[in-house]
Amino acid sequence: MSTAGPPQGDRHRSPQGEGSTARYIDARHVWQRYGDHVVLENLNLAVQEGEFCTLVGASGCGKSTFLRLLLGQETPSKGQLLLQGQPLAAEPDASRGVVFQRYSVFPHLSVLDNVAIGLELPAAPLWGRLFGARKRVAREAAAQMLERVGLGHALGKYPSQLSGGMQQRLAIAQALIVRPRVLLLDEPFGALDPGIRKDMHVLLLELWRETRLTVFMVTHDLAEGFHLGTRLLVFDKLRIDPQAPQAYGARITYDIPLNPERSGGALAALARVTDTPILETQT
Ligand SMILES: Nc1ncnc2c1ncn2[C@@H]1O[C@H](COP(=O)(O)OP(=O)(O)OP(=O)(O)O)[C@@H](O)[C@H]1O
Repeated sequence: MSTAGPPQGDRHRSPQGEGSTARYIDARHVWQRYGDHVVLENLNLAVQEGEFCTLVGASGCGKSTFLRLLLGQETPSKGQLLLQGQPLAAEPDASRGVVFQRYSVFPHLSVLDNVAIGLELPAAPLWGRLFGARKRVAREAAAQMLERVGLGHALGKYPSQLSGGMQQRLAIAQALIVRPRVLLLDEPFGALDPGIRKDMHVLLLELWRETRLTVFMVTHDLAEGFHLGTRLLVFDKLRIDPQAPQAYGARITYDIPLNPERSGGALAALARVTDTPILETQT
C-alpha cells in the first residue's frame, strides 16, 4: 500500500497557508489519520476573525474531522492549528461553541435550564448550579438569549416537546450563551424542512452580524453554503489510489469568496482558489 507523504511536486500550495496577514485561525500543514486511514492531508488555511466559512465536499472526506480539530476534541496527527497565533486548546472550551445536526441539547432539562446551565456550570463547577442572585442573573441572561432566537414563549418546555427547528434554535442559544468567539456548525439544519431552514438562515445571519463570530459550517447543501458563507471551502482529495482508497486524505481544494457585501470587501484580497483538484492515480 502506498504511504501518504506530502504530495510529490506539490504545485497546489494554498496562498492562505503562507504569508497572509490578520490570521485569526491558522491551520498549518494539518494531517489527521486514524491508523492507516489518512483523512486530512497537509491542509492549510488562514481565516480572519468574523469570516463565515461554509465547508462542503463529498461524504466522508473529513469536514467533520476538521471541525473536531477546531473544537479541540481531537488533535492533529501532524501540523498545527493556531488561534490568534497560539496553539488551540487541546480540549473544548468556552471560546468555541458547537451545534450538531441533532442531539446537542439535554433532553432532561427544560429549555431555560438547557441554556442557563452553560452559565451555571463554569461558575459553580462543584454543584453544577448557582443559587440566589447569581442564579437569577444567569437565568435572566438565558431567557434573553432564548427570546433572541425566538423561544421566549417556550422556556418551561422540554426538548421532546419542541419541533426540529425549535430544537436547533435551542442548540444555537446554548452555544451562544457562553459568548464563544468561534461557532462550529455541523450540518445544523440538515434534518429540517426547507421552509424552516430558510427561517434558520435568517436567524443565523442576524446572529452572525450582531456577534461578528467566526463561523465554520459544514453543509451538504451547496446552495446553503453559497448563500450563507463569506467563503466557501471545498474539501477534496488531490490524489486517489484505487487499490488503497484510505492512503490519501483531503484538503481544501477550492476557497471561494462569497457575498462580498457582507464581508466588507476585505476577503477579496485573501480568498481565492487554493489547490487545483487534480486526481493523481497511483498504482
Ligand atoms: N475516530 C475515528 N476513527 C476512525 N475513523 C474515523 C474517526 N473519525 C472519523 N473517521 C473516518 O474519517 C472519515 C472522515 O469522516 P468525517 O465525518 O470527518 O467526514 P465528513 O466529510 O464530515 O462526512 P459526512 O459529510 O458524511 O458527514 C470517515 O471515513 C470516517 O469513517
